[in-house]
Amino acid sequence: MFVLSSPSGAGKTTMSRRLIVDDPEIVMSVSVTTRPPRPGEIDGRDYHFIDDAKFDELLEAGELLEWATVFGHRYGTPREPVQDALHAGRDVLFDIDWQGTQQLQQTDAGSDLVRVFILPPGMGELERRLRSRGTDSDPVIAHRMRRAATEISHWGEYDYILINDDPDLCLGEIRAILKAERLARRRQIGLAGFVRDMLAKT
Ligand SMILES: Nc1nc2c(ncn2[C@@H]2O[C@H](COP(=O)(O)OP(=O)(O)O)[C@@H](O)[C@H]2O)c(=O)[nH]1
Ligand SMILES: Nc1ncnc2c1ncn2[C@@H]1O[C@H](COP(=O)(O)OP(=O)(O)O)[C@@H](O)[C@H]1O
Repeated sequence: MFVLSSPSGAGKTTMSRRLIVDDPEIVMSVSVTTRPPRPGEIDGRDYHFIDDAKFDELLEAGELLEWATVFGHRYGTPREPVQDALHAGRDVLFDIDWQGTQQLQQTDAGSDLVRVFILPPGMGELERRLRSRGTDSDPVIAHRMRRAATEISHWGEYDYILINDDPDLCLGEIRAILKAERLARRRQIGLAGFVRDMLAKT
């Protein structure tokens, strides 16, 4: 389970999209949200856009692996697609906030979590990016900027911290983390058998 968190506008959606395009081993967890779609967002790709009643229903049925209220809307991770992907031996990428990351840490698979926090190069640049995205009104941008310091204050709960200045560099760093974590001894299932067989043939 590979988590990317950041203050709004630091670039985690951009990084996630680029990462999954050319890495078939990792699948994106598509969250449900009660937030209305932004221009250009596609239902089922960016989010599953649902209303409050449907969110309550999913919560009561225990179908969310984690959930949180962010910027006045509720967001949650559907449990089943994540479990299916993990059982199939695939990695799962989550674009979720610090509250969701803490909840994933407490699940059975918590020890398998890799947590990456993306910082912007500066607060002025963060606001410029939110404006350049062109998807949010001035009050929404102001709200996200007010919340940014709270989000950033949770950086110490993450395993890796990246500064997203040059996007290509940042993506390269994310790929490097993923590669190294995949090579970790505890994740190389079947390695003991491979070594035993190899030595038996000598
Ligand atoms: N806990 C949790 N947070 C989520 C989930 N989906 C998205 N978020 C977070 O909600 C925040 C707002 O997301 P969004 O409205 O897409 O705005 P953006 O961060 O500016 O792209 C971001 O910090 C996301 O990482 C989820 O399923 N669970
Ligand atoms: N390294 C970067 N340099 C300049 N602009 C960037 C960079 N990374 C992302 N952006 C732009 O900043 C805006 C916010 O990025 P986005 O991925 O939507 O952030 P988040 O998902 O963290 O809210 C987008 O317009 C995106 O194209």
